[in-house]
Amino acid sequence: MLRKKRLDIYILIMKGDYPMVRNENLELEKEQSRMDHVVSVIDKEIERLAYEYTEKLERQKELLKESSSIKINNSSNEAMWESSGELREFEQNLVIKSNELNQVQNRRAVLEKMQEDPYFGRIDYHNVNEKEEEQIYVGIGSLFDKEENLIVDWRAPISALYYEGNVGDRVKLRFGEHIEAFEVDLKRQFRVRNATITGMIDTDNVMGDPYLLEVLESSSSNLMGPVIATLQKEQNRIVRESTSKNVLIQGVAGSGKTVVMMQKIAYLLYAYRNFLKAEDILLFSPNRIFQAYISQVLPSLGEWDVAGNTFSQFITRRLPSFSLKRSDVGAASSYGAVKGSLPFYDALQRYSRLLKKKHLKFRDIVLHDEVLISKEEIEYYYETIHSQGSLAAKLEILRVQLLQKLEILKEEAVDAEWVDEELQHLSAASMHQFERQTHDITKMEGNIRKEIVAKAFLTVEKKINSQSHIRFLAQYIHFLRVIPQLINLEEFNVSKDDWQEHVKEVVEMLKEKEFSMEDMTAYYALLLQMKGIMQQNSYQYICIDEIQDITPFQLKLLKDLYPRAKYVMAGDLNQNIWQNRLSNQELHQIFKEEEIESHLLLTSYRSTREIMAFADQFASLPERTAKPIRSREKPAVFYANQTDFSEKIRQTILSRIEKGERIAFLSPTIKGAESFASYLDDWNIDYQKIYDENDFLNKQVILMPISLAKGLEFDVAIGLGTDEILKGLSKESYQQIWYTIFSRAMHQLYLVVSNEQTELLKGIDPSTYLHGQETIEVEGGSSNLNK
Ligand SMILES: Nc1ncnc2c1ncn2[C@@H]1O[C@H](COP(=O)(O)OP(=O)(O)OP(=O)(O)O)[C@@H](O)[C@H]1O
Repeated sequence: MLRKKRLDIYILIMKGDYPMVRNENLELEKEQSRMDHVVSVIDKEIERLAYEYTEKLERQKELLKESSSIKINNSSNEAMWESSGELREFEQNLVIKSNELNQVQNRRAVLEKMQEDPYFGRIDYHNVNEKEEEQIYVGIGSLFDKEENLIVDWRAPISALYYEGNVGDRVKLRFGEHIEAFEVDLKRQFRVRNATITGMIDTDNVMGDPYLLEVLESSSSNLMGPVIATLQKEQNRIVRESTSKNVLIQGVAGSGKTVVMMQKIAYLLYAYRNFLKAEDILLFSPNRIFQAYISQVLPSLGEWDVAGNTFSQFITRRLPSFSLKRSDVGAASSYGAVKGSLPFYDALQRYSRLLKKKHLKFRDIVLHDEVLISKEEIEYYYETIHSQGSLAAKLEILRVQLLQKLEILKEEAVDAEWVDEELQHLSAASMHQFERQTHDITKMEGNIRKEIVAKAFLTVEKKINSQSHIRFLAQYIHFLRVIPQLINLEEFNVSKDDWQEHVKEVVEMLKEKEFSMEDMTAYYALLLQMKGIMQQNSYQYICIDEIQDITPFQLKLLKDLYPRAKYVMAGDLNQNIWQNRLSNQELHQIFKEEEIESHLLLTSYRSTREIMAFADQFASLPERTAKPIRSREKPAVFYANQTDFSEKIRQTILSRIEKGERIAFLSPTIKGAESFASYLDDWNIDYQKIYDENDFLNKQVILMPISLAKGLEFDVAIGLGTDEILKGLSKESYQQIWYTIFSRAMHQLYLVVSNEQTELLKGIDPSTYLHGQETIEVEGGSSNLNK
């Protein structure tokens, strides 16, 4: 492993109120030599695990070989029973062994991270009743050397002292049933690179602030980093404490909602490790770009196996034969609002109940182009079933009845002409097979006929089992058509005629097997009603980031599918860029009387005071004004109608590129982004267009719509708000869209508008921004942290 030479060690000298480490050099030497020792223990442990892994792998291979030699013995019932039991045991053994292999790999991965950065903090403390001083070092995983506890996992109960306690404070911690009080005597933070301490500070009362500012001042990256070392008290509490089954983490943009949610997942996996596994957690994020962005966070916290999902992945995986038509924010329609709403979900339930009586759409059951059971006949069977159960239960009875009917038809079919025909074309080999069974010609022909019929009817049987006698798509279209009788469309500002026109468009899309996200979700929900909703216990936790991006319909569907799971949700209703997505009231409606523990984070860690002061004027909830902790330059507005516009903005961007900053041109819509692309082409800037969530950010300069930049951050964000771009946008969507765009900027925000009369800046305090064309020098580097 690469180790840095001791020469470049330095102690972080903090100005102002932050106490330095006393006897720096001596202390530093001691700490470094401890760290060297710890790393040597880690090295040895990695070696040991590598050996253990190879051994386990070999054993696994042997087991696999052995299992292939086990055959089911069907000589007698007992023998068959015994041999299949043996096989099952083998399979279970294999699963256990491969889980063990995974655990070894995961532990190795944690240790490899710890080789570079073994721990980030030290706490000296004493139990108030005992006075004897103890010491812990806190890192992403625990490490023991014989009996000695070298590193304590940041999630261990005692590690809460690092986040909760200031020197001299009494901190009460809960250990299972009992509570103990501790006093913190020393809190030391380390900055470590390649196992070398490059900075060290003893913090007195302002936990982590010097490090925090240093971390926040650094440049952004394509991947989100972990923040365990600087997690703040208010964040730590949400991570560790939940008295309620469901948790809602709300907060201003950049307040660490995602960070806290990820940290909470890692914490839960640690705290409940005997009951909770990574596969018990279903994690949703708004799009795949965001998913890629946060993909490193859990591994950096010591957890590897939690898989992320977007809601569209969740649905499309369940309906693989359809494709999803993505929509632009600008195209967000009132129809989408109807279909994403709770009244629509409710309408679907009522419609399903109605289907128990009538309107079910059946198709003929056919064999060789001949109708075996006509749709009228199926309808008749359906009507004569008197079931008290659900729609799905009634359809299940129908399925069984159709199979029974099929049996009768099978018997009748034995003498059918098509069977005569197939009989004549039977191969000699098949004939011989039948001959072996019996020499009685009549019996043999009977057997052959039965076999031919059984084979032909097998496909029909399969179709009945998969309920393809029901025209599910036609049923969905019918549901859409009767919506005006089930919902008051006026509440959504949609006329009945417009709705029916819209249904025609859906029919056209369906001819191409294409669905909008809302339709696909509703179609899936209808299928569940018809096939049985199958409540699932497969997940213990459902974690949803950017909850405001999910529709009430989608959340209700999840809640009905996983009613017993605990929900951890993070989001910001101010960033609801898709109109008519989830509101607080709807959230509570969905969870009914279930308690939701709600948290509100107001400190903004991402953006500067100046950026948030500007952005907050676009937000709809003034009582939730952000409290940023850093200062830099004010946002600057560029006017596209001015002659020097192009040159000035180009110079500005180029100089920021030179500094290595990540820059995003953000438009409300894809169309808007595309309309700006020609400028970037003219300026000869090397940039990447991101119009699809399957793309990944891999350039320094990005052009993208805000829907795909949800949750992301950039050193510099440039909001694109020319009149042409504003044209397609509804006024109601303004607030959230612009707030979200502006709050993507960490250090500097620019805005491009058509001219000084722009609609966008009406009512915005002019002292909160500069005129871009007048700010020729790009300030960038100067930061006055402690303003
Ligand atoms: N305690 C902390 N220490 C260091 N950095 C932090 C801390 N909390 C948050 N951050 C940083 O602040 C930025 C914003 O965090 P995050 O993305 O979690 O916020 P958010 O509230 O989810 O934002 P959005 O509302 O835009 O989705 C990230 O760069 C994150 O690493």
